[in-house]
Amino acid sequence: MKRPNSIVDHLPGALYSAEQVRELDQAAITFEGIRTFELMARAGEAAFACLLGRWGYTESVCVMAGAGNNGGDGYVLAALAALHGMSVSLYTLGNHEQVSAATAEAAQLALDAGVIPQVFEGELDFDGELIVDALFGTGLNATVAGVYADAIWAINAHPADVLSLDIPSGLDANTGCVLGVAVRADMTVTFVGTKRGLLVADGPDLCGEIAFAALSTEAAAAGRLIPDCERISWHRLQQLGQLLPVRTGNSHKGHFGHVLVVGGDQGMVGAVTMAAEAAGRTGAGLVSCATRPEHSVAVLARRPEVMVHGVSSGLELTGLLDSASVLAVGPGMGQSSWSELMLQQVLNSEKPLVLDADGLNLLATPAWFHEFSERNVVLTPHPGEAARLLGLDTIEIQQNRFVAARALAEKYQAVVVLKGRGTLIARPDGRVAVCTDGNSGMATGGMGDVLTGVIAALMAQGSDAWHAARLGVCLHSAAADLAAAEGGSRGLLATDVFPYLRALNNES
Ligand SMILES: NC(=O)C1=CN([C@@H]2O[C@H](COP(=O)(O)OP(=O)(O)OC[C@H]3O[C@@H](n4cnc5c(N)ncnc54)[C@H](OP(=O)(O)O)[C@@H]3O)[C@@H](O)[C@H]2O)[C@H](O)CC1
Ligand SMILES: [K+]
Repeated sequence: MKRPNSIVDHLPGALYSAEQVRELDQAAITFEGIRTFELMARAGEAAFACLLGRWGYTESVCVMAGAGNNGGDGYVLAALAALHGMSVSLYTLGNHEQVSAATAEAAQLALDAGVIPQVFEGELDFDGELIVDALFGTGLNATVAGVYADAIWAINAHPADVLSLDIPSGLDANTGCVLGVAVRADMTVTFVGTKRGLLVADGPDLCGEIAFAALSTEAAAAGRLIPDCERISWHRLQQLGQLLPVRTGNSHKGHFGHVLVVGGDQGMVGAVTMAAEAAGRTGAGLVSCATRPEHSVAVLARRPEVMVHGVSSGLELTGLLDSASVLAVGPGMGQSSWSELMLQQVLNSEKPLVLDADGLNLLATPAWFHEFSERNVVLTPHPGEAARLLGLDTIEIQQNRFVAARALAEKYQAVVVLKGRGTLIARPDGRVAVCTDGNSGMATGGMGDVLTGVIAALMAQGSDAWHAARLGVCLHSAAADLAAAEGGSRGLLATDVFPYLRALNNES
């Protein structure tokens, strides 16, 4: 099935922080016994190869070089472009009298190749077809302002294509947040290790196509030594598909588990209906739903396959919990006394659990705090719910999603899915996975209810919380990508993903 092509297929699976990449850089220099300039030269060469690969021979190129080693990469590329007969303009920003030895050597290379640097003073006087962004890389350490901001605005306003070296300047390498203003690139070539910020928050929109250059096998070897608790990797469905539960001919519905969806307080029956249908479309053998008694007809009207139980007391729910293999709790659950009766029984149970929406909002209140250490549990907060669970505000969550996801997994001793651009899946031991599938059309009511049902169905078919969460997020997002590719992301509705969910569940 044709899937939107991805910017990440060829990237290595590991994602690094800026600090970790600096350690890998140092490992390369130490274990290969080379100078920093050698690594910089390799970076410039790799970047120039990407330029030729994407744009071919380019008549005129403009390099914008900052005063750090990212600028040094830019000088090397400028020299190579000039040596290939291209017309090269080079603007410098910052004090280039006090650059590192490596950058000074790279600057000399550019001079020797006939490139005459000019100080950028606010005007980008260039009418060529390609700008190379070598302003900031992993050394960005403050909000971009002044002449640097002018330069980035000028780059973004210019009609030329943009190649960013290592990371689009202005983008935080660790969080994917924009520090003031950032370059919007058509291509980013990242060195030594893929930075986390490229694949989350604003990163995916600003990077354009992402190319990767390892520069050193010693650096790659050092990356493999990073301990699990600091390990972050990215995934998309194409890699995780083999985790889909296998079906043999000699199967019956009992083999595929029984999901019980609990929720649907007054006026919110749609949420439980979508979660229940999602569980069925993801292959659960049986799907039941415990909701307000007055909602039973509405659920059955949409999905007669679902066994619906109108429950008014915790006692009525207890019997249903015993017969289920996985609980999917929270869709449309509300925070009424009825909701609390339901949640109390759910927390008293030991059954595997996916907890979402108002189930999380109740859990976030001090009286309801609960640790899940001995239980197969997935919490699926969006940033607002995550903020409540951590006692922070949403902006703080979004400013460092990796920190927030890890903190939640640690606090609740559960697998946590932090939804948003570059959904994160964290586990209590510190490991984090980034899902690179997904699109902006998913920011629509009901998508979370569907995800809850998807993850619960995978757990009902035998996946543990970590596998079900990673696979479920990628499955859900890949289905939304297919739905968006067909009809557009604007106006995408949660139930539009169902036919794609079923199809992806049956891809080998
Ligand atoms: N480390 C290596 O061996 C290699 C690195 N490579 C490339 O180098 C960059 C990292 O280089 P670095 O010098 O650490 O920093 P940057 O070039 O990213 O930053 C530029 C300088 O700008 C200053 N800075 C930071 N933030 C701001 C801001 N908001 N406004 C103005 N100026 C800012 C900062 O100076 P400070 O004195 O403020 O620290 C930086 O020095 C890496 O990304 C790679 O591209 C090679 O590729 C391989 C070898
Ligand atoms: K850059």
